[in-house]
Amino acid sequence: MLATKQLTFEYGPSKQFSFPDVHCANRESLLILGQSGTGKTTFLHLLALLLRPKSGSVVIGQTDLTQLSSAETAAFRAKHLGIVYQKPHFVSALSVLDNLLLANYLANKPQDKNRARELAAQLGFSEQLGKKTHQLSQGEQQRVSIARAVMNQPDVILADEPTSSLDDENTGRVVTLLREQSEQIGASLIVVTHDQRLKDVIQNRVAL
Ligand SMILES: Nc1ncnc2c1ncn2[C@@H]1O[C@H](COP(=O)(O)OP(=O)(O)OP(=O)(O)O)[C@@H](O)[C@H]1O
Repeated sequence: MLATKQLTFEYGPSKQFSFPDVHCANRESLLILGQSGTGKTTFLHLLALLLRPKSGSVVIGQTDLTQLSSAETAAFRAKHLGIVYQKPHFVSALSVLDNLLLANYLANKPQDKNRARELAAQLGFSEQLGKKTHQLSQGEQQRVSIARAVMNQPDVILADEPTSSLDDENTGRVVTLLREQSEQIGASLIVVTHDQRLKDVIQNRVAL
């Protein structure tokens, strides 16, 4: 479960944001829609406490993230949050498998090769596990990025414009995979996007 209350943020006096309260239960999906520049990425970064709000709270489960120290926030993020970025960021020197295992390492958990292989099979990239990530197509990289986000069975999955550069067919696929994964592990799924196509798939929505 993720809930925010009265979140505000500013990059400076002329760039201030006051965000609507959102609530997303376990196994539910929430779409955050907004045009370019309305603060979608800023909001997502506040939800992940990659940015600190000026005021307000971000509660995940029983924990108010705004009350944690920086070190506690980083540890909480690695264990309880899975983030899918618009453009996947991988460690290029590592194989696909090792990029997945890195999520375990960063969360201070034992490396779970079985889970990595299971996810690769479910998401259809088993053949690519030994390759470097730059050898994969964009769609394959997107699926690896979803797998990496759910490696630690997070409580919340945050996705930033996961479909903006995809055609209709792949958009449908990526959203279905995100929803399937969040349902399987009982996570809340929050997707931030300007992609109006997602309105058909995720009914709960908030506009920025
Ligand atoms: N580091 C920063 N310093 C100052 N202003 C910033 C910074 N990052 C973003 N902004 C501004 O804040 C506003 C919101 O940016 P943000 O990236 O959150 O929007 P967005 O809705 O995700 O946009 P897009 O859909 O184009 O990615 C923009 O006007 C942007 O120029």
